Amino acid sequence: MFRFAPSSTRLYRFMPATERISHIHNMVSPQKAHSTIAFIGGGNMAEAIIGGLVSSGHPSSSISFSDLAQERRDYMKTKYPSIKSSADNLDVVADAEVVILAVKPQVLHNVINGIAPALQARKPLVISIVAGIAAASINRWIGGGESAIVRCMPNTPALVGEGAAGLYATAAVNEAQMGLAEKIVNAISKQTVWVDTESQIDAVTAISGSGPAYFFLIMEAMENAGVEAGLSKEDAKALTIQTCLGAAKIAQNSDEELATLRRKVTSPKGTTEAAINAMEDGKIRNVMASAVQAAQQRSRELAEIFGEQ
Ligand SMILES: NC(=O)C1=CN([C@@H]2O[C@H](COP(=O)(O)OP(=O)(O)OC[C@H]3O[C@@H](n4cnc5c(N)ncnc54)[C@H](OP(=O)(O)O)[C@@H]3O)[C@@H](O)[C@H]2O)C=CC1
Ligand SMILES: O=C(O)[C@@H]1CCC=N1
Repeated sequence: MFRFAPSSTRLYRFMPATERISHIHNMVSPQKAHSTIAFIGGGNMAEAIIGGLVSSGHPSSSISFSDLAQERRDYMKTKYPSIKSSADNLDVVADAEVVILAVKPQVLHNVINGIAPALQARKPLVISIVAGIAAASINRWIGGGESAIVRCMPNTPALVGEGAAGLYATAAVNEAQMGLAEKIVNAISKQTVWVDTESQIDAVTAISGSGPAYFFLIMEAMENAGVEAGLSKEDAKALTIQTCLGAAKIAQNSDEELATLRRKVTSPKGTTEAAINAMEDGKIRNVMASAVQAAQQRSRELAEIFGEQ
């Protein structure tokens, strides 16, 4: 049932970014500048996406979210007073053109059961940011034919406008909906990639979805090593963070391979070479490969455990 996106949407995928922006502008809601967007689950990621949308000029009066926790609704209301919020998922789906599923994988089936009749009746674009769960499961739980579903894997740097995200569209998603999904995700993401096969979303999850945690772990280890080498914790942390940021900026602004950039820091028989040799001896590449494979595998397991009910 789920194929690659139709050829027109595939063409769209391969357009250069500048062309796509004007294409999106021309095809998204020609009479209406902003779509009504409902979030199911008002947690960390929903907050990041809402923040990005509001900063990019999307009126908060066109955004709504549901969350069972009163505390969470109160917090979001304080931050975005014009946003509609409810404890009832059906309330926010009622007038939505886009429904963003932003709950944990474990509760997604129940959540969709509760809103399925409304989704069938209104046929909004459904964007799921939930890790693992396949579009086919979401479609089956909604029922009533083929729903337009985009799977999106964002990451927490979205909170500071530095997100990276992967997107996959099912065959029922039309070109305008693809443009709309991309426009929403671009509000929080500086790198948005469309993937052709849904299984690639597991790989995106393992690289950029979970990736921020890998860098936090590396930074944590570097900070601790800096303290052992004689620096204060404060200095070690500050130097580590700025080094990470600086390296990322060089990589972003350069056309060179990452290996070339590494070599440029590594003077023959110098300090970096000694450090890199120690890392290679510690099989750092194998460690990273195992980490990414484990995340990818867990994403597939989440689909099996929580997607087959
Ligand atoms: N965190 C990350 O780095 C990323 C997460 N994701 C995915 O995004 C999704 C959300 O993650 P995240 O924002 O971190 O999680 P959170 O737990 O912060 O947010 C989920 C929210 O949904 C609420 N909720 C639970 N049950 C319901 C329900 N039945 N109806 C409405 N709301 C409900 C939760 O309330 P309560 O806490 O009270 O249960 C919580 O506030 C997950 O599926 C995750 O896989 C994707 C990319 C990155
Ligand atoms: O750890 C998780 O399952 C989610 C998905 C990617 C980042 N956090």
